[in-house]
Amino acid sequence: MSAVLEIEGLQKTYRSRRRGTRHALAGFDMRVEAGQVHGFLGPNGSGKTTTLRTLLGLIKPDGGRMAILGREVPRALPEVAGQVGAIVESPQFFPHFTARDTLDLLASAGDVPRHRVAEVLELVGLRDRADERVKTYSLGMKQRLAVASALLKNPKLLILDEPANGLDPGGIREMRALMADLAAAGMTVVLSSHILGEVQLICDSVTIISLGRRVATGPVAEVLAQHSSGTVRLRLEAVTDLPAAADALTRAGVQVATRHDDHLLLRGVDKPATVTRILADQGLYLSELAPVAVDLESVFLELTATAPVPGQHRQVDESAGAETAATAPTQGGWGV
Ligand SMILES: Nc1ncnc2c1ncn2[C@@H]1O[C@H](COP(=O)(O)OP(=O)(O)OP(=O)(O)O)[C@@H](O)[C@H]1O
Repeated sequence: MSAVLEIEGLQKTYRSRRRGTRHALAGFDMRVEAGQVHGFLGPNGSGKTTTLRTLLGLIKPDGGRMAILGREVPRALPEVAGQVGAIVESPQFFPHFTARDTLDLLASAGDVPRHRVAEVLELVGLRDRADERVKTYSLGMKQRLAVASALLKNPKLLILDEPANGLDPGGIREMRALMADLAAAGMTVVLSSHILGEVQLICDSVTIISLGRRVATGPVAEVLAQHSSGTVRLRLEAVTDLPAAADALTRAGVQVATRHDDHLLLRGVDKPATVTRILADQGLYLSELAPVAVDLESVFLELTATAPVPGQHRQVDESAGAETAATAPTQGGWGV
């Protein structure tokens, strides 16, 4: 597969007299293959917006390299800009314009053929409301219009910062369907989001950033598998044997996390054969020993050390990289 987006060792430090020095990106890496819907995840203040703005030439990096569609940027930005659609900050639209007027204006400013306006209105599901004024639109409709404006150029790479922000569940589902359609049509989509359940459903692959560094990347299923917490579900042929199984496992040092009517949840099991042997020694027979799927949210919380801690409020920038998780502060709560 070829990379549509490559970032290596990206560095960005903000310096201001008032706020001092901030290392927003500390050698950040990211790679997105063609045709993927790629989730870009990180806690508040971890460097997502800085990365996207740097990529689009809006911020000058202090080091590292970036390439879009195989061309080094920012040097080749003028050549690749026509193939990149991006919504990095909430776009402002004229409230008295209709969606069609808005897109017509953008199309003529960007040398885009007029017929493309009807196509993108159809694509984002705004066709039937295209002639109403933007000021009458819901947040979800404004988001669609923003996506439509980014699609006008029929880009090869679409970058969306928080596209599902503020959408209701129906709106999120429609956004998900739209992303899938775009990917099926061959477009590569990078989307940053805080809605991890959605990312897990929408995205093929992810990059997780914490404190300006990549802490995980890969296909969603692989990232989930790599960070499986070693939690397994155990069922026995006879449910009446569960208490005896729980006792035997506990005596043998296996952590029985929770006991349920028809199964046990065990934690920290790295060798399932150990469990099988302990139970067989007691004459107890398994009917199921299956890893319990971890979700992206728990992987994110583990890697960025941002899991809530009762009574504490996590402050912005206090996420921890995987390699520093043991020493970095692990304040809880969802700050900002
Ligand atoms: N113009 C700026 N001047 C100084 N510091 C900045 C500036 N922009 C961002 N930062 C700092 O750089 C770090 C990364 O910020 P950035 O906005 O890239 O994070 P983010 O992951 O997009 O966060 P959020 O999810 O809250 O939008 C933060 O510490 C932030 O305070």
